[in-house]
Amino acid sequence: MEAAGRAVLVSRPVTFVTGNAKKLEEVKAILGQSIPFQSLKLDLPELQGEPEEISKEKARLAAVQVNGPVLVEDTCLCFNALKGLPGPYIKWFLQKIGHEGLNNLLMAYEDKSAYALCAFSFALGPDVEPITFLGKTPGKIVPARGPNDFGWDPIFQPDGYDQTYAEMPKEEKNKISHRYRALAMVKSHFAEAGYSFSTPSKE
Ligand SMILES: O=c1[nH]cnc2c1ncn2[C@@H]1O[C@H](COP(=O)(O)OP(=O)(O)O)[C@@H](O)[C@H]1O
Ligand SMILES: [Mg+2]
Repeated sequence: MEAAGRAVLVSRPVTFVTGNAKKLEEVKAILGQSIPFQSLKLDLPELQGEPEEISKEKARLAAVQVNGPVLVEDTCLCFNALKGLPGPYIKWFLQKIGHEGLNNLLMAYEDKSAYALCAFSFALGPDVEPITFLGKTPGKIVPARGPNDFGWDPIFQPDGYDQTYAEMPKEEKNKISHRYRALAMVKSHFAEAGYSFSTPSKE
């Protein structure tokens, strides 16, 4: 990591808060060794509202619980015909109505375009204001294709591809995904801030 400007000593690895094994797998693959982190499942309340505010508030709560540096992540799937909904509520929509129901929501509209949005927020500790990084990948909603092992991957086809996220090789998804794009900004932030960690990650 190159340190431009003042180096900030961080007393321990960043705690990435998630209970979602698939997210963790992707974050590990994308970050590699670039940021020392460990993962922790915490049940935090999620506010309603705009993705950036939901994410920041989650980071504040997590930093208090962990009492140290935290990274939190939230994912939205936004349909343009529905002015960005289901957005942050995609988890509940997916759970209740599934891939078919999500396709049906767009039946009344010609516009099937959508975007995947990933919000990461990083807080150095409980008394530090979180910083948010947003990554967005445009695409469209299609009838499910491909393995059904991660959320709405089978119904999201990114622009410029014939395959859905689910049909793409993992390495390919991780080069263009909403999560990759947000993490690229997290990585640059870490490089620019020149954080230095006093303990190595056990990962
Ligand atoms: O990259 C992705 N592809 C497909 N589904 C995803 C992706 N990222 C998150 N999801 C799903 O979208 C929803 C997002 O909700 P949230 O970000 O709160 O997830 P979590 O609470 O499981 O961590 C969840 O159902 C999650 O499984
Ligand atoms: Mg969540």
